[in-house]
Amino acid sequence: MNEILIATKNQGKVREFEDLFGQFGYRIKSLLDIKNAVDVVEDGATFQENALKKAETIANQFQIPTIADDSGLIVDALNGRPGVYSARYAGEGKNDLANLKKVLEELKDVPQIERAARFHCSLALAIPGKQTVVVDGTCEGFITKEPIGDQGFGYDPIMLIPSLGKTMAQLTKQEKNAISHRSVALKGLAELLSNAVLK
Ligand SMILES: O=c1nc[nH]c2c1ncn2[C@H]1C[C@H](O)[C@@H](COP(=O)(O)OP(=O)(O)OP(=O)(O)O)O1
Ligand SMILES: [Mg+2]
Repeated sequence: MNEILIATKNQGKVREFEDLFGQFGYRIKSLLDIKNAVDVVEDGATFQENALKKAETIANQFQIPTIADDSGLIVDALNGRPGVYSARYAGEGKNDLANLKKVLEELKDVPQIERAARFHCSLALAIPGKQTVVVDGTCEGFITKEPIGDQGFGYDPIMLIPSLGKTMAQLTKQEKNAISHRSVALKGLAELLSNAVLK
């Protein structure tokens, strides 16, 4: 089976990608396996810019096809925050629990009907010598009053999926992969991933 490099250090993303890429016939490697990757500063104004920068920097360094994921939570009542700052919303320490608590605190007086939110994922596929491709996926929900569930990662415990009556953190990996922003975005790369260039 062919290998593809995912330019991420996020274990939660890697776990999901392992399943998602299995469907396409790839084994994946991440920056958790390769230790000497350059540190990419995520200073873009959009998810797309950050995904592009991460993918191209790492593809350039290792000269292999690379996918990067830049993602986050967009809350309507917070004017789109945390957005591109999702990973460091409560500070540079990247603490998932502190981040979601900050969102709950900011929404404490906001009624359920006004707590609409979405996860966004931009994926960039960079192949050395070729034009980088960027795709997007989203997943709609509502922010709960309290964290519920212990699966997944990040903001999953406060993201209610209305059609399922569960938070993202109450879903199995397979259930999450069936609806997530990440899987929706990856479908946008499906044709390229089936292409002989990568196989
Ligand atoms: O499915 C998800 N379920 C819950 N939370 C999620 C999800 N997807 C992204 N998120 C949150 C986690 C983090 O707060 C931010 C991503 O930030 P982002 O910079 O893309 O990832 P990261 O720094 O953790 O890893 P890396 O940049 O090495 O890929 O959005
Ligand atoms: Mg990051």
